[in-house]
Amino acid sequence: MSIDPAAAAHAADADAADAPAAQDALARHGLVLRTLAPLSRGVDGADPARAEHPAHVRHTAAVEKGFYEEVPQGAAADQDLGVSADDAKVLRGVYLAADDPARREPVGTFVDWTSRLTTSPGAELPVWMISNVTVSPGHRRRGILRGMMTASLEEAVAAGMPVAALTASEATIYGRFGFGPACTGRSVRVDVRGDVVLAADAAGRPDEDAGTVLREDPRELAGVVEALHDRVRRGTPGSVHRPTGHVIRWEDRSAAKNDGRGSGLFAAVHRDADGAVQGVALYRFDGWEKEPATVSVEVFLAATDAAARQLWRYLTRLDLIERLRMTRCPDDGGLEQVLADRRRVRTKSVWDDLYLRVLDVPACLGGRGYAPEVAGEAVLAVADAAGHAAGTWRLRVADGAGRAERLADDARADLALDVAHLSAVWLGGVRAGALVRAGVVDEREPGAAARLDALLAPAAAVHLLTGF
Ligand SMILES: CC(=O)SCCNC(=O)CCNC(=O)[C@H](O)C(C)(C)COP(=O)(O)OP(=O)(O)OC[C@H]1O[C@@H](n2cnc3c(N)ncnc32)[C@H](O)[C@@H]1OP(=O)(O)O
Repeated sequence: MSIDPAAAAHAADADAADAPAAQDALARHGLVLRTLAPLSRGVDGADPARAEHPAHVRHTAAVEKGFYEEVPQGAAADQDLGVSADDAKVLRGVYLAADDPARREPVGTFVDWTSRLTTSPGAELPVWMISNVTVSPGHRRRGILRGMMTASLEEAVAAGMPVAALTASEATIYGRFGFGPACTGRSVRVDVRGDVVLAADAAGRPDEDAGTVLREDPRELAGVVEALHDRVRRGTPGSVHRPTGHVIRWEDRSAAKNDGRGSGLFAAVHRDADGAVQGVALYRFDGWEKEPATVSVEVFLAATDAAARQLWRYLTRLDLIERLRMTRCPDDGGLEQVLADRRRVRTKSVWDDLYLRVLDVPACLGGRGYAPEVAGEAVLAVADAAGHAAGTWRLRVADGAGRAERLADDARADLALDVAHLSAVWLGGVRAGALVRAGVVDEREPGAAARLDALLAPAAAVHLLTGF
């Protein structure tokens, strides 16, 4: 038997994960959970070589097939490995026990890595990010997702991570693992036929020192969008530090499109009177075949209200364009207020966007800001099937800060709720009162949900700027 040097090199990378309970459950189906070591770039910064990491390449292929996507080839595959290295992604895979990860694709995939989550303007916590969850059609409903999730969350807790995050393909999958939807996203269409007037202009309050908006080439804006995103996301609860894949898209460098030579993305860059970049919209034309003539706004970032208004003036006045499409528009009604005619904005869809999973209750409740004028306390009895957040906790809020302490399990609680619901209300984007009315949270003291909502009210709309 000949030895494939690439497979041999990889064998050291792929180890059975140290998660005995999950392994036992999978072993009953002849399966094993393995973790592939994170990749690193070469000394010269080069993408990791595909030939040296066949198990990672096969794992990535399984993910793409799991979402019915094309498997990246050549330079695009190299770029994917580079992204994985930059984010220090941990690839978990469930394999048939006899299979060599370097030669066979896993039947289950799961990727996690650490990032930073804005919890309130100016405050952030480390976050355990989860993505690329797939199970091959022939192996569904045998506990593969459960095994991977259990192992991943146990590792997150062991690493001291306070919270985990994901975005979900279906709303019914992750509640059982303690995840709750913490904010919604929405896509909108804006009718820009004729003269579009901004509300501020109609009110005779045009922006003074409005700066300039110039059309620029995203490929010549290295680092600019990334830096702006970082400023904006630090003020946006529910947003995470940019995943590297987004930086590549922002700079139109994706090797999967047009061999990395650019894909027709435009940048509108707002600079203030001092020349500092305060806003960027990235957009592309949907083509002359499409009616009405449409521009898709793929990214909209504004660090100031004036920059946002200037970008909307620019976008709504693009010649020959009749409609703007925008996904991941904040679901706070803000855009409707910007335009004099709010009916130009039509919400196309609204979805449960960021799912959070509290792992450490004191770290989460103490790791966000609170309005300085609110003070009070709430005792929460939290149920958690996995045990991580279970217990009765007293949150005390005063002087803009919160502190949570564990009480005896049988201490009298104001509200009893599952960790998925605590995770949903934590940042203030979902109201506990709505969950009580829905019959899923138990209000044990009259008015307790309204009091908790007042304590948790967010200082800015909870919104996920970048999917992951
Ligand atoms: C973060 C992300 O990446 S989101 C993307 C998720 N992936 C996809 O949507 C790709 C297509 N779907 C799949 O690959 C699979 O069906 C998965 C990953 C959703 C589920 O994988 P499976 O291995 O079949 O799940 P598993 O057998 O571990 O089920 C665990 C539990 O979740 C439940 N469950 C699994 N899938 C679903 C679903 N789509 N809807 C509702 N419940 C579900 C199971 O019934 C089971 O419940 P129980 O333990 O309480 O009895």
